[in-house]
Amino acid sequence: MAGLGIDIGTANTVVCHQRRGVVLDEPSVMVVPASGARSRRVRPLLVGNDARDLVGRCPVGLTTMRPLHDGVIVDLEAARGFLVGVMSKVAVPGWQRVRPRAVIEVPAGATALERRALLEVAAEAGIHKPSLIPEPIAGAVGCGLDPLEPRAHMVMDVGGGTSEVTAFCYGGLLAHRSSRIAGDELTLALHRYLRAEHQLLVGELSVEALKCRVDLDEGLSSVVQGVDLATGRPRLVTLESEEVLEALRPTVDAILAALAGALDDLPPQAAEDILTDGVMLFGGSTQLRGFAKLVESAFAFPVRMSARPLTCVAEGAARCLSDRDVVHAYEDSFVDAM
Ligand SMILES: Nc1ncnc2c1ncn2[C@@H]1O[C@H](COP(=O)(O)OP(=O)(O)OP(=O)(O)O)[C@@H](O)[C@H]1O
Repeated sequence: MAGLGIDIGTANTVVCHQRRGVVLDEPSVMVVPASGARSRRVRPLLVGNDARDLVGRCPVGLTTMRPLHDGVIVDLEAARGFLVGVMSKVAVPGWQRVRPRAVIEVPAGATALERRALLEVAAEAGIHKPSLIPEPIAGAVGCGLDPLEPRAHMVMDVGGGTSEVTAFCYGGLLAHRSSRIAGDELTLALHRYLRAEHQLLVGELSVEALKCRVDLDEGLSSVVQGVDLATGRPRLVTLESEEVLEALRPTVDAILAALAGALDDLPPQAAEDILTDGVMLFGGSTQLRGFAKLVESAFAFPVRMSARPLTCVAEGAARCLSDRDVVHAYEDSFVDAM
């Protein structure tokens, strides 16, 4: 029976069916009764897209919850409730009785405890014999790289909660740097800038939408609506491109520091492979306009952008269901084993 590749991210969850392709790509958020948020059994009322619509506008008695923080499970019960909700969304008639197999990605820097927590949650959510794969390896497979060949590759995954830079070769990790500075921090930087420099308070969803419009490179200005901090009335502000760079550059530089660190950790022969082949970018935040160009100019090696930066991890995990060699080679390749 065909199985699933699952990418439970801080910002988005993607499920890829081995034969049908991506069957779910929705925000990692759920709505629960406020009284039930701390109870022993978390039963979400809404999961994914439906829940996202209520972010920042939840009525009294309800609250939104994110099951993951910085790419890892912090609340086992919340994560179990969320995964049960996700599995019921992707279930097709007949599946209720058949427990699907799955390969689930987990950050390469996740601890043994965090990995065990994810396996427990997956089994409780009805997944049969779940196996784990480091997220960068799943992403690499989804981008068409071969993590078993005797040549070094480097990938950079900038998601919502974490940025990870990983080099690997012949079934093992060569270098890994991870930072908790990623897309959420970029959103926060814009939010703080608008508040401090324009005295404008902007909602969470609106700042995120603004981040997806701005450009670090082109001289484009963007208009944003918010609430004036002094008068409490709605106001429009035009954000000039220099301001976008001023607001985002320190956060982008902190993300790039992980790439510089991983390059420093490489043995010389592997570094040569990377300088020739460059780095593959994926993860939603690498879609920030002008980001790839900044990486290229900072490091002067080729930068390739995944064709599907948001779904390649789940697609790679699904592909690994039929290529167990990759799963076996990397199942113990986590940073705590390096
Ligand atoms: N066009 C865009 N421009 C800038 N940022 C974007 C764009 N599209 C999505 N993002 C950002 O990408 C992030 C989500 O990316 P992704 O789905 O890869 O993260 P994730 O896998 O859930 O997180 P993590 O890997 O940290 O657990 C969010 O912060 C979102 O704002």
